[in-house]
Amino acid sequence: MTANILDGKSLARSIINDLSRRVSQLTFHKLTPALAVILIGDDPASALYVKNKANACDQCGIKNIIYRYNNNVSQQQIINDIYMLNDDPTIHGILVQLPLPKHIDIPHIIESISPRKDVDGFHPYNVGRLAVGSPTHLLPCTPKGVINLLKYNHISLSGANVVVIGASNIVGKPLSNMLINEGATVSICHKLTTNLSDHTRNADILISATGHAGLICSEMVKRAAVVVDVGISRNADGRIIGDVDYENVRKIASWITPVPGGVGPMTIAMLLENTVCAAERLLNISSA
Ligand SMILES: Nc1nc(=O)c2c([nH]1)NC[C@@H]1CN(c3ccc(C(=O)N[C@@H](CCC(=O)O)C(=O)O)cc3)C=[N+]21
Repeated sequence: MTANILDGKSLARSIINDLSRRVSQLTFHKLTPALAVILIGDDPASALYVKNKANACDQCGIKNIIYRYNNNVSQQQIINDIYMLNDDPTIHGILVQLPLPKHIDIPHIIESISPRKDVDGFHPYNVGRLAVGSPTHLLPCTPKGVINLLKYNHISLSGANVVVIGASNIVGKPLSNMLINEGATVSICHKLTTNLSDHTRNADILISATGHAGLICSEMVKRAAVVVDVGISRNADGRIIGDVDYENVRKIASWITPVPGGVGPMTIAMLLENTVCAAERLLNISSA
């Protein structure tokens, strides 16, 4: 038996295709959805991600503007510029590419973004809406991408035992809340978890988001489990690899995400969807 592939790349392509239609509808109403991306410093990985996001925006007609800053830019400068973007009616989404230089306080920056334009879903207002289960327009992109990828492939979440490894604000915590809202039984493991396999071997759905290459080997996976790999590391020749020992785990699992081509492309598709939703809200034609 080999696992079926959770093909994020092709699902992301079809989502972006559908978004093109919603963007045309908006431009018909003289409203071009626009995403502002703030990129600080010269981290090559960040520059590459930002370029990929810009290309995806171009594919479906979303306007994107990249604001570049030196590594030593002051926190106040960034916050002032975010306030300007908050007040700019032609901008619908604001994304501050993470990570940030050490002298900049991430929570402070995130809280200066208008919750209506917070297309990453990181603002405490949007985090809180998710936590209390209120309808939220702007959910964090990677967790939203994971849920969509599972649902599209008819993997049932209600009553499932889901183990999430990684408790970050970007992936693990919001994803756990979304899974709870879908009726899953959720265990959250992290750096201090003892006997990780005791948890993972019970998982119907195992989701790893640590950035620790090769963390998940086949002995840690229950037969016929669904395995979702959110990890990103680079191997010696610079190619990206996930947390999961793919070649061995695919012999055990029923479904598995490849890296690349799994969760990564879904993250970008969800960012575009959030930007379109933020723009649609101004017209009251939201279909999401
Ligand atoms: N404010 C903020 N929001 C983010 O959403 C955010 C961020 N900062 N900082 C960095 C992480 C990382 N991230 C990825 C997006 C797409 C791929 C992606 O498309 N990956 C491709 C491969 C790309 C490659 O080959 O390098 C794939 O998995 O198939 C990966 C990683 C968004 N992030």
